[in-house]
Amino acid sequence: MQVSQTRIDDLLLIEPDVYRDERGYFFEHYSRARYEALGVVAEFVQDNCSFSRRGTIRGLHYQIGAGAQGKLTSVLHGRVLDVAVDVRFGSPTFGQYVAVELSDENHVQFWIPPGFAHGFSVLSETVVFMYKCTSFYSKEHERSVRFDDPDLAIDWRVTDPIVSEKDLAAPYLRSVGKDDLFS
Ligand SMILES: Cc1cn([C@H]2C[C@H](O)[C@@H](COP(=O)(O)OP(=O)(O)O[C@H]3O[C@@H](C)C(=O)[C@@H](O)[C@H]3O)O2)c(=O)[nH]c1=O
Repeated sequence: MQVSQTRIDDLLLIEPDVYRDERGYFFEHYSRARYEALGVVAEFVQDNCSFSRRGTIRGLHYQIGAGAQGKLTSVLHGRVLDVAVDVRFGSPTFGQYVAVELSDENHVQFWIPPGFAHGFSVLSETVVFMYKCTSFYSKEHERSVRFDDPDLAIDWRVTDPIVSEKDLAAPYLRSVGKDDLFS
């Protein structure tokens, strides 16, 4: 099992040990002691699963205040570009992002602590995306940033994306007030 840093210190990539044989493969998707030893110290209270079609973009989403969420993201089937954007007010890397490919071939997981907006694009025909969260879903605390914010300039690697009406109504990061950022 390996953990690697990304260009933003707090964002970690985790590669579980995968045991393959003639039947297929096995790996521990999460094990508290192992993950804590790697630096993912978190109490997960909710697991989410979504299914999406090729070209879908979900995000960018985060929760503020008492609803702040860390997320341990993964792909059970298919391939995505998973993106975390620093929305911590005053952070030296505010507005910067890390993008990583997660798939059912590399089994990589992405640890995104509170303070980052999260989204992903679907690079395969379909995707089953699964993530653990450190806080419950709270509509009241939920905030979003436009996936195609020109200041972020994220290359999602999809054309004509499928995006929810809610996500199309999201603001650009530059117009989000301090109270709606993570602090
Ligand atoms: C996120 C969430 C949504 N819902 C409901 C609200 C709504 O009716 C329906 C679909 O919600 P959304 O359109 O917000 O789903 P989605 O766009 O997939 O939202 C998710 O996007 C990714 C990128 C994240 O990082 C997640 O935290 C979450 O915000 O599911 C819950 O009941 N619990 C949850 O935890």
